[in-house]
Amino acid sequence: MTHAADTQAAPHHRGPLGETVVYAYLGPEGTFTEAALLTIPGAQDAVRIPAPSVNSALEMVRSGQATAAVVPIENSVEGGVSATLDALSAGASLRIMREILVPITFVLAARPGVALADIRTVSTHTHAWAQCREWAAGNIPEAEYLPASSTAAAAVELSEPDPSFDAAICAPLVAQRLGLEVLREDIGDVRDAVTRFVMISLPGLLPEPTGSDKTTLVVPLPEDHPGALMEILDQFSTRGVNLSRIESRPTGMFLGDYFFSIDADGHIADARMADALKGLHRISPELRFLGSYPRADHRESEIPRHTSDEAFRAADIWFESLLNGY
Ligand SMILES: O=C(O)C(=O)C[C@]1(C(=O)O)C=C[C@@H](O)C=C1
Repeated sequence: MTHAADTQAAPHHRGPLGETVVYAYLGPEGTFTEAALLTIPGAQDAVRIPAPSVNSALEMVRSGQATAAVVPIENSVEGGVSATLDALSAGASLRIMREILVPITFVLAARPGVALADIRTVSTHTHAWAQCREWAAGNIPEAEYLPASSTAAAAVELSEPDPSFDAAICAPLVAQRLGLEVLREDIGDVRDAVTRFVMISLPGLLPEPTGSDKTTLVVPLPEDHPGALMEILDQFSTRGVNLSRIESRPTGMFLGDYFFSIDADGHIADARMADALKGLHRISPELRFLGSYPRADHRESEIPRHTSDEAFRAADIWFESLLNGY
């Protein structure tokens, strides 16, 4: 197992100015988040610091202790990761620079000698539990669930003396690394489950548009009135911008006060997205831009002809000509 400190021996990955690159991630070692981080070019040679929570990983970026953080944001079965959506919507603004998709497979692990019939308590991350709930109801119906800060944190506690539960749901690799016994493999309720992770850094230069990009926004619901959500959605639909995720989250200020977390297809360098953002800003001035970055699946969205960059340019030129008396 690699410890953050072990990586000190390796030649550190350097940033564009020769600085050492430090990544924070939702730890401990062995989380799916670490697997996502290791797919980033250069991350194998960078300093990697496991953080106890999504919030603390992001705070390390805000305080300058880490160059970037990798955190889970969305799962194909369970949807948005609330801890991440909430942490990105408040505090000093951050930017998503990259997304990473990781296929997720879970195992049920126990200490050697423990059988399936002995399991009375099981621990894992809430998102992992939600993805294995049906399997657990059918196979360990008596088992009580105890939440953990990550799948790997549950596995680590199980491998230490006197754990407070009998089994952990975690990644196959971490069970193997810790010498736990895998009682059942592939226990996720949905095959081909995928979790989406994001790499976060301080605001700076945006990734270049690639033609297959995503823009993430936090849009506070402007004062509550009929059609408020429709007004927000209109800004996208009239400009031909497709949304790939929209979720409402409570702001925590008072009951009924919500913000929308939105992923839209395209880059703010695209005229239609720029125009949609300006329209949104008029409706919801506290709108927060979280970044434009390449899509991990490289899927290109269909752009209606009248919302292409050329169509916007032609409209601007025509309008200028009117002002100039033509
Ligand atoms: O606990 C981990 O291993 C994580 O990386 C967190 C997380 C999540 O929050 O979605 C990541 C992937 C799985 O979907 C379950 C848990």
